[in-house]
Amino acid sequence: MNSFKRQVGSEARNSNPSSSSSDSETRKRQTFDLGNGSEVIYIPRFLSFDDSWKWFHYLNKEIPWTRPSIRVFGRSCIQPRDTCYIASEGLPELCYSGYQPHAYSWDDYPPLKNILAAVHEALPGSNFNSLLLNRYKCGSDYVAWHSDDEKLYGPTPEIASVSFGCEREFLLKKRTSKITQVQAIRCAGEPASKKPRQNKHSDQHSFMLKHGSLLVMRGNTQRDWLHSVPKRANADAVRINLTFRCVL
Ligand SMILES: O=C(O)CCC(=O)C(=O)O
Ligand SMILES: [Fe+2]
Repeated sequence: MNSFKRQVGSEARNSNPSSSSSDSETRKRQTFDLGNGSEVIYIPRFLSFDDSWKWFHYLNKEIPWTRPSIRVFGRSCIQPRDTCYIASEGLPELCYSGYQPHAYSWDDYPPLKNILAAVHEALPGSNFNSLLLNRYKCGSDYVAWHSDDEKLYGPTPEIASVSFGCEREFLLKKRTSKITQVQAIRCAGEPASKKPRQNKHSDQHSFMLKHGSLLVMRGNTQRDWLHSVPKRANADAVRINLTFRCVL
C-alpha cells in the first residue's frame, strides 16, 4: 500500500488525561474537507478519559460479541473481529457480506443510549437509529477496505464512530474510478508535464483513533472513499469501536 501523505490526530500519542499542554487543542473539533462533498470530522477527546474506560469495561463484558462467518469475494471466512448489532424497532434488516446480524434492542444496553445522546448533542440534526459494534482483540484483528454504502443508509450516509481502548490507525483512500485507472496506466512513464494535474485534495488520509474519540464521515464519503483499520503487529490490547448509523 502507498505510504500515507497526511497523518492527522498526531496528538493521539498524548492519551494521559493529566497532561495539560494540548488539553484545549485535543478537545477541539477538526473538520477535513476531502473534496467533492466528502467530509470527515474528528474530535480526539469527545468523551472524558475516565468515562471512556467505564464504557470500555461495560461493553467488553456485557455485549454479546460474536465472530460470524461472512462471504468475501464468494468465499466464506470468519470475520476478523467481534461484532454486535443494535437497532431501533421496525427498521429494515441489515445484511452485509452475506451476513444478517440479529438486532438487539437499545433497552438491553442502557449505557449505549447515553453514548448515543452524547453523539447527538455533538452532531445537531443527526438522528442515528442503529449501531454496529466492533471489538478488535489484538493487532491481528482488522477491518478490510470497504465503504458503508448499503442501500438502507441512503445516498449520503452519516456514520459516527466512537473508539475505546487501544489506539488503532483508521485509513481512508479515495476510490479509483475506471477513468482514473485508465489514465494512470496511460500516464505511467510520461513526463510530469503531460500527466493530469492532481487536485488540491490528498487521496489518502490516516487518523490515529484515540480512546474516547469521535470520528464522523458524512456527505459523499461512502460513495467516493474506502476506509479500513489494518492489522498492526504492535497493537497489543483490545479496542472497541461503535459506529452509529441511520437506517432510512
Ligand atoms: O473500527 C473502526 O474504526 C471502523 C469500523 C467500520 O468501518 C465499520 O464497522 O464499518
Ligand atoms: Fe465501515
